[in-house]
Amino acid sequence: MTTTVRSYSKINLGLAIGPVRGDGFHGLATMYQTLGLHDLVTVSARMLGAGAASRISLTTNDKRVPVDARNTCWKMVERALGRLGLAAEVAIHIEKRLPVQGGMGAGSANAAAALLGLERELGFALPGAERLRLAGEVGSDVPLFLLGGAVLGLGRGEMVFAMPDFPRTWCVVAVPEVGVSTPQAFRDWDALASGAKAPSSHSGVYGTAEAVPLTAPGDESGFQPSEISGHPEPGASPQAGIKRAFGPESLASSTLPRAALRENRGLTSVPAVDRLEMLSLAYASLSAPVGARTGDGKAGTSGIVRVEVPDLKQVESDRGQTTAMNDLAEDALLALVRTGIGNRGLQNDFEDVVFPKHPSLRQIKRQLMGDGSAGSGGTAVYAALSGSGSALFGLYRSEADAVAAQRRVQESGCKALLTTTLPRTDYWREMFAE
Ligand SMILES: C[C@@](CO)(OP(=O)(O)O)[C@H](O)COP(=O)(O)OP(=O)(O)OC[C@H]1O[C@@H](n2ccc(N)nc2=O)[C@H](O)[C@@H]1O
Ligand SMILES: Nc1ncnc2c1ncn2[C@@H]1O[C@H](COP(=O)(O)OP(=O)(O)O)[C@@H](O)[C@H]1O
Repeated sequence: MTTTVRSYSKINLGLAIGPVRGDGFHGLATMYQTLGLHDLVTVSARMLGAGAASRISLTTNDKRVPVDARNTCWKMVERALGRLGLAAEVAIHIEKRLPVQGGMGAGSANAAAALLGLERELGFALPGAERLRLAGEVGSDVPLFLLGGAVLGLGRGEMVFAMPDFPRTWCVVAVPEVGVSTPQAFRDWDALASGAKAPSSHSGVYGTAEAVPLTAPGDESGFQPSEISGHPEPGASPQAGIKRAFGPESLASSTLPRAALRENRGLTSVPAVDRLEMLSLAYASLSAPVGARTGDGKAGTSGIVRVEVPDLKQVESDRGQTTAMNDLAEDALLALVRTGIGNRGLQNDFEDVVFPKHPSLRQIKRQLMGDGSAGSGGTAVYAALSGSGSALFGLYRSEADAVAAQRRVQESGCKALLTTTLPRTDYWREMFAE
C-alpha cells in the first residue's frame, strides 16, 4: 500500500530577525501562512520483525534534492521510527513541483508530509507534542506544517501557535531563478546588524544600542541549546510563548559565548529584543475573536476574496462561507498588514540583505505590488519576499488583480504562479491526495 500526501508550501507574511541565541540560531517572530501550491510525497512502509534494522530509500524527480540521510524526509522518518522503537522498511518518493531554496519551506513541508504518510502507513500516531518536538529537530520551519493555516512562529521559528485564519486570498508567487541560502542570508543579516552602517530602516534599532550581556553570570561557555529549544505545551497561548521566548528566563538561558557577545554587540541590544517582542505581541493580538478585530474602519472596501470570481465563488459556497465573512477577512488582513513597529508596517527583515545582493528581486516585488497605473491591473494588498527568498508573493483583492500581477511578473521574464492561501481546515481536508 502507498500513501500520497500533499506537501503544501508557506509564505512568511512578516518576519523579524532578533538576536543570535546561544545555540547559534536567531530569535524570530514570524507569521507563516500556508499556500495551495504543493509537492507530492508518497510513502510506502512495512514493519520488520524484531531485531531487524530499519531501511529507508528515497527517490525524487528533482536532482537538486538529496536522496540520502541529508533529506528532511529521511531525517523525520528515522527520528519517528526511533522514537517509536519500531523497525520498518520505508520507501519515499518526492514529486517536486515547488522551487528548491525558494523560501517557501518546501523541504520542511516534505518532512511533515513524510511523517503523516508514515503514520498512516504503519497505523500509529505520535502524540501531538512529540510530533512537534521531532519536527523542530528536523528544521525550524517543519512544525508549522503540522498546524497549517495562519501560524505564529517564535523561538527560532519552531514554537508554533495556530492563529485565527484568513479566508482564502488570491496570491501570486514569483519564482526567480536565483536560489538564496538561508544560513548565508542570516550571516548577511548579522554582518549588516553588527556593521558600522545600520540600515536606515532600522535606525534606532541597531544604530545607537548599548549591548547587554545575555550570559548568565559566571558562564563562559554559554552554549546550552537544550534549554532554549523545545516546544510550548500544547494549548499554550501565544502570549505564554512570547514570555517564554523573550522573558527574563529565556534571556538568562539564551547565552552567548562572551567572545561572540563582544563581536556582536549590536545583535544583543535591548532594542533588538524589544522590537521582536513588540512585533510578536502585535501578531498575537490578531488572535482576538474575529469580531473584535479592527481594520481601517471601512469594512468591505478592499474585498479580499470577494466572490466575483466564478471558481472561487464555487469553492466558497461549497464550504458554506458567507460574503460577510469576506469583509471580516479583509479587516483582519489589513490589520495584519499594518502590524509592525513605528511606521514600517508588516515587513520581512531579510529584504534588507537579500535585495541589495539581488536587485532584480526588489524589482519583482514592485511588479507584484503594481503601481496602479491605467491598464496595468490592480495593486496588491501586500507584497514581500518569502522567508529568506528567493520567492516573492503578492496578495490580491480579486482574481483579476492577481492575474494582472502574474502577467506583469511573467512579462519581465520571471516565472509566476497563481494560487490562494490555504486556511487550516482546507489544509487538512485536502492533505491526503487520492
Ligand atoms: C528563514 C526561514 C523563515 O521561514 O525560512 P526559509 O527562508 O528557509 O524558508 C526559516 O526560519 C528557516 O527555517 P529552516 O529552513 O527550517 O531552517 P533550519 O534548517 O532550521 O536552519 C538552517 C540554518 O539557518 C540558520 N537559522 C535558521 C533559523 C533561525 N531561526 N536562525 C538561524 O540562524 C542556521 O544557520 C541554520 O543552520
Ligand atoms: N525534501 C527536500 N526537498 C528539498 N530540498 C531538500 C530536502 N531535504 C533537504 N533539502 C535541502 O534543503 C535545501 C533547502 O530546501 P528548501 O526547503 O527548498 O528551501 P527553503 O527552506 O528556502 O524553502 C535544499 O538546497 C536541499 O539541498
